[in-house]
Amino acid sequence: MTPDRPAVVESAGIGRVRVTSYRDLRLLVDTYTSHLRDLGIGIGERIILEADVTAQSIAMLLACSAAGLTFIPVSPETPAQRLHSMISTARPALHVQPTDGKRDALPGGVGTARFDTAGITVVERPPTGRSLRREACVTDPAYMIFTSGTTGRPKGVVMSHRAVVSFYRAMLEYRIVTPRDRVASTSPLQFDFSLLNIGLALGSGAAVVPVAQQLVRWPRNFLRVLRETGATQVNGVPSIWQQALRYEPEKVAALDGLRGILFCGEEFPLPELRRIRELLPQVRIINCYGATESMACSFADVPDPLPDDLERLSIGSGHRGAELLLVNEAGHVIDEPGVPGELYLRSPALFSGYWDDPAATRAALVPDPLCPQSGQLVLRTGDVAYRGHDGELYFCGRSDSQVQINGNRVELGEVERRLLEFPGATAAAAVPLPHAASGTVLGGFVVVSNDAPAADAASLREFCADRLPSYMVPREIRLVETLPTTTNGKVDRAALISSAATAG
Ligand SMILES: Nc1ncnc2c1ncn2[C@@H]1O[C@H](COS(=O)(=O)NC(=O)C[C@H](N)c2cccc(Br)c2)[C@@H](O)[C@H]1O
Repeated sequence: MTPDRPAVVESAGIGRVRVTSYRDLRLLVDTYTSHLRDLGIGIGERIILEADVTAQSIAMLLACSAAGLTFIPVSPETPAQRLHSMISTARPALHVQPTDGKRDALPGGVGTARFDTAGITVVERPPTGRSLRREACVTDPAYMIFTSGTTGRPKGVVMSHRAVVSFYRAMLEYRIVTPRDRVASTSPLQFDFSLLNIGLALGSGAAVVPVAQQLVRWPRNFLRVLRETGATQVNGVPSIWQQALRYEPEKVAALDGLRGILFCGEEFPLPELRRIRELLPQVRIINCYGATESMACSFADVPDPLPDDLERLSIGSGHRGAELLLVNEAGHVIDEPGVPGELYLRSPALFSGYWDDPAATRAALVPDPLCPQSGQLVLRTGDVAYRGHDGELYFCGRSDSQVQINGNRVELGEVERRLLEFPGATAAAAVPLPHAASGTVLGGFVVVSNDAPAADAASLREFCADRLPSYMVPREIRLVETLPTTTNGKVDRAALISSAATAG
């Protein structure tokens, strides 16, 4: 791309955008890289990069890689206690935040610095130990992302430069964007989805359009920013569309510059996907599946038109150079269609391991079931899927989303799919609820569109009773305005469970 093409296009208030060209971005990367090198931080040391996605924070993460340092992206909203536990786990040499960053009172032993377009200003010098490393190497950790820790203590997912570049190369073969495109990125920097968007845009000579996550909740502003920045591609988790589709459908339909949507992180509620298809018939929609331990591992075009009887979306069969296997409980590979199994992933883009946690790493990176003798390790995803007659894979849910309700095994995704078939339902979540009398009961939370026919808990229960075995019919059903989301924008099931508990 020519150096004066836009690399980052940011909204700078109503009617104003700030453009950073490839040349300016390169200059900023070089400035930050030389400042990092002057700090004498040894190759392989960790840097906590606390920032939203901006031209400067993108330059900073590129500079960390250029200087052979491992960056750990965290959002400014990260609670102090979680940040401190990450610091005690990862022992970073430096914490950097923008000049106007709010973080203070960091634990001792960590250097602190601030950055802006002029460069990096040191506040507390980092401890300078002599690093015995003399060269950076592609197998070194490029970044570390801490999982949300829904299941236990947060784990540091370590991704090498080689894994990231392998993934980027595979993704770019899908020709998702061209140099004329502008890719809106709606995830926080701490979610690897934002790293996909940065790599997709900059790897294609296109521009990144960072969209602050809290902006997504105000559909008018969200859609205004998309229009004013000229976004042609919008990447985000499914929930970013919920409010816009509900309150501003005509403004969604007016996004006539939009050419593509890519989503990942969880299943897209089919009623909302159909709605997007109605409002934006010209848009290519890609379902991107993967776990942070592999960045992503497959891209599948959503069928156009969406068949009326479609029950699930394909997640493809693994991107070029990677392969998804289905393995049964006995550890044998399944190859007949229609039989669910656990997804295992063979890929050059697998993570190096969980930071300082060899046991968890051994549980995730296991011997290749088809040739354990070879030493090749594959990723156990913990996801359940089956292969269709078309050879593509269909996601069924996480293996830990099969819960026991009064001795019966319930796939929560199955209950959610039925709830979504209720006329006017646009989003749904099924969760196990602790119940004083009967241990665990099933709770259902449903969002219905404004113009839905009279929907209430009783009619929803009746609807489910006609379509599901009795043990799969939610005992408690609540109609809600919206579903709570986690910092990464996924449905926050823990919040639903605690809301039901407090509501009594
Ligand atoms: N497209 C789907 N349909 C359905 N279920 C999905 C999809 N993508 C995930 N998931 C679920 O999310 C789990 C993983 O969660 S995660 O570790 O937080 N990572 C993520 O969500 C995001 C993931 N790293 C990712 C995805 C795409 C690009 C990049 Br770059 C990164 C997977 O194991 C699945 O259970």
